[in-house]
Amino acid sequence: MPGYYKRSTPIDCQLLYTNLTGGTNSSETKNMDLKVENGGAKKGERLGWGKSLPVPSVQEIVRNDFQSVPDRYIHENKDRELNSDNFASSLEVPVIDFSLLAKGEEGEIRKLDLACKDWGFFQITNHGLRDEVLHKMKATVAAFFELPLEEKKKYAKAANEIQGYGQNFVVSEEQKLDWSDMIYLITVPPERRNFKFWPLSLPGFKDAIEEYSAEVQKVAEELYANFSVLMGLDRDGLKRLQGELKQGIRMNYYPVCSRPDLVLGISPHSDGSTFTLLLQDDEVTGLQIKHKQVWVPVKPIPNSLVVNVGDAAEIQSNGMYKSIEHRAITNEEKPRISIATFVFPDDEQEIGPLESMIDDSHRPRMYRNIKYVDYIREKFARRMEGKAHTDFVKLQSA
Ligand SMILES: O=C(O)CCC(=O)C(=O)O
Ligand SMILES: [Fe+2]
Repeated sequence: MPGYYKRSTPIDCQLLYTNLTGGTNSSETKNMDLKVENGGAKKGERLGWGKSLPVPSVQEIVRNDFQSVPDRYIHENKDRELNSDNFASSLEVPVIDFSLLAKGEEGEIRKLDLACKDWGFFQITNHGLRDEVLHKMKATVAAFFELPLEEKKKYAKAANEIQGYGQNFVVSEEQKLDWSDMIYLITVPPERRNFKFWPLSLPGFKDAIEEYSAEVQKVAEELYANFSVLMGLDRDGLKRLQGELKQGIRMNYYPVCSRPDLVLGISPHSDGSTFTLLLQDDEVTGLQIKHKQVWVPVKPIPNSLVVNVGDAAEIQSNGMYKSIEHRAITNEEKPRISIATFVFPDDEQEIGPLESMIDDSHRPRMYRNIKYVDYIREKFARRMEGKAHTDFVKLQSA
């Protein structure tokens, strides 16, 4: 492909972290070795969810040379196909009025049920998060990514951690990389916050995250209560059976790209969460979801949140609700930021299809039970590859 893309400038100095030790195959990752010295788990400490190889900052690659698209970012044709035709582009994911849901309006609850069955994705309006909270959150995330690389590297992921600045799901040196940088932080329960990865010297960052995290958790809990009712339990049923929702926030930065047709902002995947609430850029469309085999763009509705069913809810609902594959694409004109809040069960919680969702003649059990931490470690031990990471919990009937 002469002339289209150049090899990047030397990137060793841009690696987001360097304290990598040990191998990266999935069995090793699952065993979570305790050998890692720098930033790793110490004896007796809670073990992590996984690890990921160090990668360069894409934002820095673009800062150095806008034209550069290194080979490692050029995805196979089949993975980046843009079969998002006019028809797909005209489709819209359902929109739910959250205030009606919170009032218990039957019609809106039915809409939620259908949205989770047919789409696995919907947007919510009137969610109660003040515009000011959303703006502060977006501004603080933008300010973080604008910091010099040297500063951001202070919050870099450790080798066997998934929290911090860098990238996750990179498990081999050969694997194609995505055109994005991210910082991931566990936010709920507060005692699981690891401030080592929080840019506390950035004015306003901690306040903005804490305020947003608390507000978005309220929305998540109301949705959880609704899911509970839809799955045949009372409003607190899921919480009683599966415990309180934990929370992590993944902030994604997608730099502009001179060849958006060659790269992916984030590879097709489904989320390992119970569900995810995404705050996306109001102006730049990037998220696409796989709906009936075509990629449908999720056009931003200003100040709304995009919600999707995660793998844990798909499993609990015995496949009734779908954790849909999605991806993000990039563009030449504008960088894009998205903020994904994942809510999920406790590590020690066993997840599996609820009794109320199993019906031997019509909907036999589709997934086996599994401890959540074992599920999520399997996800983090692999590259993002659609729904391949969910196969190991599927039963024959699935
Ligand atoms: O940026 C987006 O729209 C999608 C982000 C996403 O899917 C994720 O962080 O899991
Ligand atoms: Fe996602």
